[in-house]
Amino acid sequence: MSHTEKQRRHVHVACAIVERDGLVLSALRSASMNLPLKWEFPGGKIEPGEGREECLKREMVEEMGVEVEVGQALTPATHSYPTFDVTLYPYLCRIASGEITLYEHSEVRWLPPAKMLELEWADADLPVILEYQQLSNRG
Ligand SMILES: Nc1nc2c([nH]c(=O)n2[C@@H]2O[C@H](COP(=O)(O)OP(=O)(O)OP(=O)(O)O)[C@@H](O)[C@H]2O)c(=O)[nH]1
Repeated sequence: MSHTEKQRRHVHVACAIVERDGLVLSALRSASMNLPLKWEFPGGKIEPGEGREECLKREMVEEMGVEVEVGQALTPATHSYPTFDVTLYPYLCRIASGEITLYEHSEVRWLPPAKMLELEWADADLPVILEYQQLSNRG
């Protein structure tokens, strides 16, 4: 296969907008991850045969050691990075049990929705944040 015919990678990622007392969980990718030092919603790639909500529950246990209840889905968002494409499937979530322990991220912050854009987010997340801010404004 020539360089121009090479297939671009398209990853499908379930991500969690975890809410608590009007604040939302923002996670900083560690220096060793792909897209290092960008803020994101916790979550990860959907495995073959796996449902989106199932993926989210698995990733929240693996990345942060918490069980989540998965709620409303927001609009999926597709973005092209220089080397791959991603589609994010965002869901509102609540922590059902466990204390957050960071197994992959370097930091988390609980932020009011209106302050989220003060951080530097992964580019694919911007439409998700804007939709979430509108939703949280409506109360
Ligand atoms: N979890 C998560 N991933 C996101 C978000 N925004 C975004 O662009 N991504 C991208 O979606 C992909 C998620 O993959 P991942 O976290 O399972 O795995 P990774 O690429 O860090 O590592 P890996 O390929 O070694 O498993 C990453 O390339 C990440 O940069 C987001 O808000 N949450």
